[in-house]
Amino acid sequence: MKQPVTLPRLMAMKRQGNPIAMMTAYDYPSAQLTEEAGVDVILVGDSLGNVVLGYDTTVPVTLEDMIYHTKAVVRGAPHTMVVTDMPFATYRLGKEATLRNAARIMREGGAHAVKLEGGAELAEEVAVLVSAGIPVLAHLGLTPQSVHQIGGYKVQGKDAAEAEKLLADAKALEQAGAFGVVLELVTEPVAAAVTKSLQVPTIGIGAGRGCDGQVLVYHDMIRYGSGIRDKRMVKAYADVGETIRGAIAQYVDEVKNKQFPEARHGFPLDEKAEEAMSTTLYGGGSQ
Ligand SMILES: Nc1nc(=O)c2c([nH]1)NC[C@@H]1CN(c3ccc(C(=O)N[C@@H](CCC(=O)O)C(=O)O)cc3)CN21
Ligand SMILES: CC(C)C(=O)C(=O)O
Ligand SMILES: [Mg+2]
Repeated sequence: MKQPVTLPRLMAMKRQGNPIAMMTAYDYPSAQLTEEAGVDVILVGDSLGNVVLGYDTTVPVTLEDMIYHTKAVVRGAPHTMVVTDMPFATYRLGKEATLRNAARIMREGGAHAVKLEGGAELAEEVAVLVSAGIPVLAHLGLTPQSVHQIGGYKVQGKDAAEAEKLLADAKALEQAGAFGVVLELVTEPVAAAVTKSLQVPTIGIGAGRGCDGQVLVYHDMIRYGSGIRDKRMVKAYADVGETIRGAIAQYVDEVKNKQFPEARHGFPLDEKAEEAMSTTLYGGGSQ
């Protein structure tokens, strides 16, 4: 049976130039299909707030939401490394609270690691988690939990000052013990420079070709949902939204036209049994 990738294996993949393929998944079937397709690492992203729960941002997502979805993903992908996002404000209330919250994601959810959004200011939080045996994936560049502060989903690393800060943050997080860094919406040359400066792998989303791995949101890459807007950073490999809508429309049509169900979808009685209960069924059998 396939074994989940380990942290040393992810480091080796970087050294050997083997790209890491990561995907989000949020429930049992998405996790099953993701594992079967051969993804290296599954992220239970707080993007579930957008794509599963219908919020505008990831800010309303709770620790309970993340644990609930992580449990389903772990059941669906028992042989894949599962990383779960710590949601908004659950790692900013002091080291004790951070550890308690991350421990719940691991113990109750069954995740193998957690991810948190932020730079050098999180170094102590990261170190506390790592010393407790909780692997931490960092997340730099566009950090959607801060969207109200940033003022939109904007590309990061566009000038020398931003590039210096990204490099310094990435270094500090690696130093603190993070096993990798997600780079979101970072200009390609800056993401490549960060990747070169680290020993741990970078996982890009909208961060160009120079990262050690890539991550995409499940619903984006298969267009699962209504009116999934094609973002520049996304490649849609399928349009399952169209497939699902078409299938359901045909079902509705066939129910209305009495084409579904057919005899073969029901459960007949054998002749003897039907005869024996003819009174019950047909009110006496004859008029
Ligand atoms: N469905 C979905 N996919 C995601 O990748 C995702 C979420 N939701 N929710 C949480 C965050 C938010 N993310 C986002 C949201 C918007 C853009 C966006 O509008 N990108 C523009 C480029 C913006 C620019 O040019 O400055 C694009 O067209 O890609 C990118 C990432 C990534 N995450
Ligand atoms: C976009 C990825 C990196 C993420 O954080 C999420 O899906 O929540
Ligand atoms: Mg996230």
